[in-house]
Amino acid sequence: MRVPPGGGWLCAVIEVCELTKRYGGTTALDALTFTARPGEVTGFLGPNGAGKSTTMRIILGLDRPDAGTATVNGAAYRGLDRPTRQVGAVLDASAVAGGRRAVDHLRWQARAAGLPATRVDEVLADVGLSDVARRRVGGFSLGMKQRLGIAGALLGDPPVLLFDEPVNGLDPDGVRWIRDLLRGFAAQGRTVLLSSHLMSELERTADRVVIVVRGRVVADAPLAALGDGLSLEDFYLKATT
Ligand SMILES: Nc1ncnc2c1ncn2[C@@H]1O[C@H](COP(=O)(O)OP(=O)(O)OP(=O)(O)O)[C@@H](O)[C@H]1O
Repeated sequence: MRVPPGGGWLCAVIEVCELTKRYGGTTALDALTFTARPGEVTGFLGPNGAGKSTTMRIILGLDRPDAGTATVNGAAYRGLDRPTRQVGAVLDASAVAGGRRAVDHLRWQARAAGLPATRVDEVLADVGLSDVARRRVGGFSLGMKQRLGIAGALLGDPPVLLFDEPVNGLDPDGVRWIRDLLRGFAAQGRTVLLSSHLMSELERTADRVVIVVRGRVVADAPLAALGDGLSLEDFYLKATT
């Protein structure tokens, strides 16, 4: 993986401010506010339907808020200069065309984003897929698809990375691999936003946790400050009930 470009990553925050989103009569986000900072994995936690994926989609410019802002490095996604160099994401790693070879999938992604094809071999190596690069994605296991999704997110070597439930369905080796990778990203100074339902996994991976219920933040704290003997699960249940 590359060394961070001089200094710029220190400003690479995700700022979500008073974000509100309604779908018909459903309020998915209700003035949601939090910040994800560089050098940290921010765990994004909440019950089903709390608004986590909606928040990520809005940060990535895939959906529009009714009110409030979501910015990366101070700009909304649609206003970012060369956005794939600033933010990468894996929302649903299984949503990839199975007929393509892994290397072709990444070449297509790189071309669409105006990124050099030389990055493809680099990111394949970063995620440990070099040996299967010429295999068709349809034959990939879930863990391999997750790696391929991460490779795509890394093409632009962005300082900000978003992952929506990346370890769901993975075996213990895959879970540990993702954990080490995300910790490594944070150690490099990247900003990592990670949504997960898996409390014990978040406890091992995140530096701080933002808990959202019905589109509102009910807790936002460093894991180290949860309190004596309080597990993340205890903290979560206290915050959400
Ligand atoms: N495109 C949509 N159309 C209508 N309602 C939607 C849409 N997307 C999300 N919602 C609703 O918005 C709310 C928040 O959904 P969202 O998927 O963001 O929650 P989540 O926290 O990611 O849930 P999960 O943990 O189950 O993935 C839910 O009530 C959901 O039904």
